[in-house]
Amino acid sequence: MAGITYEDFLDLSYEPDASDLVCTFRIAPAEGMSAEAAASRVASESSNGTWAALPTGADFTDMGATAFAIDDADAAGESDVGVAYPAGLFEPGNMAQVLSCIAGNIMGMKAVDSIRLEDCEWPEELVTSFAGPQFGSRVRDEIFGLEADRPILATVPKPKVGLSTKRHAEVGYEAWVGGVDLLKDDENLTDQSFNPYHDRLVESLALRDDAEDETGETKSYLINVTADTNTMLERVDLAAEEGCEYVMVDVITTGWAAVQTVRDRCEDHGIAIHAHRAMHAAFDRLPHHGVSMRVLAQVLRLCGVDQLHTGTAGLGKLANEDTVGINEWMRSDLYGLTDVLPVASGGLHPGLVHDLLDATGTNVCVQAGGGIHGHPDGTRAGAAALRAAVDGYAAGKSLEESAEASPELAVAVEKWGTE
Ligand SMILES: O=C(O)[C@@](O)(COP(=O)(O)O)[C@H](O)[C@H](O)COP(=O)(O)O
Ligand SMILES: [Mg+2]
Repeated sequence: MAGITYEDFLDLSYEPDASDLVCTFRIAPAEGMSAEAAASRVASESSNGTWAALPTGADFTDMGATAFAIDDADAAGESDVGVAYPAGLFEPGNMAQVLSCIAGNIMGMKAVDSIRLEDCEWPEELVTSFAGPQFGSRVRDEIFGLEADRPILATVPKPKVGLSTKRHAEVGYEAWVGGVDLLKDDENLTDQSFNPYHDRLVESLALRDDAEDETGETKSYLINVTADTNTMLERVDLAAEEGCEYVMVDVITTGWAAVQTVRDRCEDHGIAIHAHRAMHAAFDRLPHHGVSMRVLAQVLRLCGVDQLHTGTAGLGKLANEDTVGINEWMRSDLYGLTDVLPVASGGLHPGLVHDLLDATGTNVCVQAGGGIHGHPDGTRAGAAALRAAVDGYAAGKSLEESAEASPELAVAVEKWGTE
């Protein structure tokens, strides 16, 4: 009895077709397992194969993947493996199904000691089956009407949770008037009794309107709608009713399917999606196993988020990989799909602005929580300091020159330095 076996999924002479989804995995074969044997098992188990020889018969569409490239093993015994997946394996527009293939059971196979999905090359047919972002970096123009080539600025009230609705809105007002564009909820603030969602939405937007009148600038709010999908849809509708231009979603903890559903509802209202990636490090922190942040960013662009946290190029408090490379991919031309605005956040303060923007460019969103609310003179001064730093950078001034013109910035640099 012939049938398909693991060996059928390895062909080092195979040239991927333009319609294939091509994935790069970093694998460490299990002891006694060759790289070829491990690679064939990765291709098999992530497409249509299993451990036993399988009879197929006449009425069968072969959707098997092919391991077509295996790099020489490095000192740790790890190799990069290229696997090509036929387009027909995937349900168009269904990200959960795609990931159940390329990041599913293979992550737990005994045939490998470790496996990490490092990168994907997405074919046009699959890319265009997804909605993609509505706005991406066009938010700078379409929502804020920015003239200067500066980043948009966001702040999260700190402490992360526990502030009353009144305090939360007041902190927002101080930050907006100080020069920030966006108030942002923290990833774990949703609809708790001390600061309920609807009250927070209404009261924050009321003070947003005052801040717009006072500054003559457009201000907005990244309100966190994270919950079960039906509840998220209700919260998106409420945000639209109240005139909010954005919602924020914890995209990893809610899941790809939920993000796609929220994306559709946001399009109905013309609302932008800010993607917080809390829990991403459970996938991407270990360099030998899991799913890279690069692939997570690719998936989220296809699912349609407009802004996504991608790290601080190593400057902030959180470990993050390849911020610059991921940002470049999020801006890359991908069959006409809209780009995604990178968000730099985590341990940032005004003194870091120059090094950050030198690394990321100005077509980003910069978020500072502690770096604004920890300012010795309070939130409004902290916001003014960050704004002075980015305005100065956009005008080609040095940080020192900007600090000479802004007492708030001088105080921030005095307190936190420039590293
Ligand atoms: O809770 C926090 O830590 C933050 O609000 C930052 O606060 P600070 O500005 O006070 O540091 C963000 O959630 C992280 O930046 C997320 O990480 P990432 O951007 O890497 O996804
Ligand atoms: Mg946070």
